[in-house]
Amino acid sequence: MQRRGWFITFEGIDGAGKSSHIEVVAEALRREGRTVTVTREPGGTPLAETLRSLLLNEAMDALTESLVVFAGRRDHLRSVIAPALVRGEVVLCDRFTDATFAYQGAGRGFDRAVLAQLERITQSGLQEGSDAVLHPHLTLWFDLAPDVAAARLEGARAPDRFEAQPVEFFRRVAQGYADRAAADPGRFARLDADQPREAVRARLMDILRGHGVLDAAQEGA
Ligand SMILES: Nc1ncnc2c1ncn2[C@@H]1O[C@H](COP(=O)(O)OP(=O)(O)O)[C@@H](O)[C@H]1O
Ligand SMILES: Cc1cn([C@H]2C[C@H](O)[C@@H](COP(=O)(O)OP(=O)(O)O)O2)c(=O)[nH]c1=O
Repeated sequence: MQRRGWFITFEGIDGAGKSSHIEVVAEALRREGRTVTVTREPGGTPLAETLRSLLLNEAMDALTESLVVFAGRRDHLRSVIAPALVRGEVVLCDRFTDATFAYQGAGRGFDRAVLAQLERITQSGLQEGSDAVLHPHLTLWFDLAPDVAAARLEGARAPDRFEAQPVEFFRRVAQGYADRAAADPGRFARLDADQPREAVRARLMDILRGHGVLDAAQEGA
């Protein structure tokens, strides 16, 4: 895919604080005149949102989970993400394929080589005449100890099928994210999420300025 827009993903275990910051980033970009699409996975299209509610509520094995998330992802990429990037927009996506490696791969123990094949198939063939695999340009990784995340979520919202997992599951998921970050350090930017919201936000803005997503001249955005 020809690089015109920015594809930025937000990742981390449940309760790490990703969702709290996406709109803040979107607003900062809009103030600079960028057109921003805020979306999420699982979900982002009517079909993928239907698959999301199945994934979060129905018991299924790890292969079925993986196929469901990649099926939704394919629809999301074709209908929303790839067209927005071709228009030169910024796409902010709450979770993407790193979550599949972390949750289905590390958390549920599913074969990561199979996930890598599904990733390649699902994320290519998005532009006629090109077999390029589309990956996020930047991944903001909210890194938080699983016990701190669990304490934040306690009583905050009704847990879904994943949030109801024991803290050991989230230790594996957190390690899954650390492995993905180590394998692709140029794409991942780590944030220490065990900080007050304002400190996390300031670090987020620094990263975005450092990568040229936000205008470096606009301090205090
Ligand atoms: N820096 C922070 N310090 C303390 N609590 C936070 C912080 N960021 C978010 N929270 C709270 O933690 C909970 C999970 O945050 P959320 O943004 O929904 O996380 P995620 O999207 O990563 O699951 C929410 O109740 C939110 O208000
Ligand atoms: C994208 C993705 C999410 N998930 C899980 C992680 C989350 O527990 C759940 C929903 O993600 P999320 O939208 O972050 O949940 P919430 O809105 O409750 O914060 O789906 C996977 O297991 N695999 C995936 O590929």
